[in-house]
Amino acid sequence: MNIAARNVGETGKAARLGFENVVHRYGADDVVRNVSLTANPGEVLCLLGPSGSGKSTLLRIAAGLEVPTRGRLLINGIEVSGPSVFLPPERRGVGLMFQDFALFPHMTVASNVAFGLTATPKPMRAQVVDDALARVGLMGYGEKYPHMLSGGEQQRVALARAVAPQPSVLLMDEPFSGLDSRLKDQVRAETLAVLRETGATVIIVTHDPEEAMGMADQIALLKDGELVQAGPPHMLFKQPANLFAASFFSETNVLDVSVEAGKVDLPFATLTAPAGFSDGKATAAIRHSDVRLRNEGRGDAAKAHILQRLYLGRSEHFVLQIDGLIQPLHARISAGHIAENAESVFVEVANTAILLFEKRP
Ligand SMILES: Nc1ncnc2c1ncn2[C@@H]1O[C@H](COP(=O)(O)OP(=O)(O)OP(=O)(O)O)[C@@H](O)[C@H]1O
Repeated sequence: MNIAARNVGETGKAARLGFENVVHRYGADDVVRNVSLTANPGEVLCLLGPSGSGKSTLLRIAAGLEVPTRGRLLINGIEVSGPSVFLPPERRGVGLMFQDFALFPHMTVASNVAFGLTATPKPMRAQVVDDALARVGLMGYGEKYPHMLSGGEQQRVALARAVAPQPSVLLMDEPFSGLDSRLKDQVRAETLAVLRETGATVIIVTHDPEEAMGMADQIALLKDGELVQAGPPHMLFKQPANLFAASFFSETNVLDVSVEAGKVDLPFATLTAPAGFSDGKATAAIRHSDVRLRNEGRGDAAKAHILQRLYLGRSEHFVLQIDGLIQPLHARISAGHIAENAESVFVEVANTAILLFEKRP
């Protein structure tokens, strides 16, 4: 098949995009290390990870702005980047949206949106632009210039421009990071609705775990260029592959524990280690928000001395000292449950909220 002759991603039809053993090197540094990952048709895949974990590099490889050092990129099963193939960005049927929106300041909103419509016959372009603007709630904004719009409106113009050509894959690099935090939630929800309506496969780069949780069908968690874990948000939250994944999504207590005869004794719980878990030193991870506090003790509750208590409006943060636990335990609970003058509390943690990891030598 002569793939250079046409787009591999068909206009208006969601594509499958696969990274296969992708390695990317800048100078002597491997910044993407053997990543294999698939974005399924119509799914929102979030590439999540701390700064420098290789998210943007993967997105740029998908876009065709970067050639991988090793491995292959497939769109609908067709190799578009690999040892002997490189299909330029314009032939991949992918759309791009960057964090700074990259609108042309000297062009009207309508001209900005029309910019990517080179494949649309000229007489149809005005209608496509109008439809795209209507879709993002900016009907009648066509003759304005970007500087006349708010940050949220500029983001919507950028979104309209990205979806207007009906890409089969839409690639978005930190699309909300330029927005005021008060605006973010609303713009995210609106964007997600537009993305669902277009039905395209979407890959979003973000370093914000909550953003990924709220938007993704699949999250790919990256660290130092490696894929740590990929799966639906609930899976990454409930069954994190390692301690990094466990603590990436929320503030977590990391406790040194020991496993003896397959059991771990904590002051507030006795755990059975999973099958195949070795005896010896291990790590227990407990999210701050999974620690329950009461004024009165009951059942397995352990008494704790309050070392520190911070009011945070709707919630309160406690730092607690518990007999039998070397490290202090942190708890985040909704405000108003613990007596104002309390010096001690009772701690409960459900066994299912305690994640156990073997210590790597
Ligand atoms: N053009 C380049 N030349 C050399 N090194 C680069 C280049 N682009 C990125 N890097 C390095 O590659 C690594 C991965 O960068 P990348 O931008 O992919 O990470 P990221 O996870 O998107 O980070 P951020 O969230 O900070 O954007 C970083 O260490 C970065 O410094």
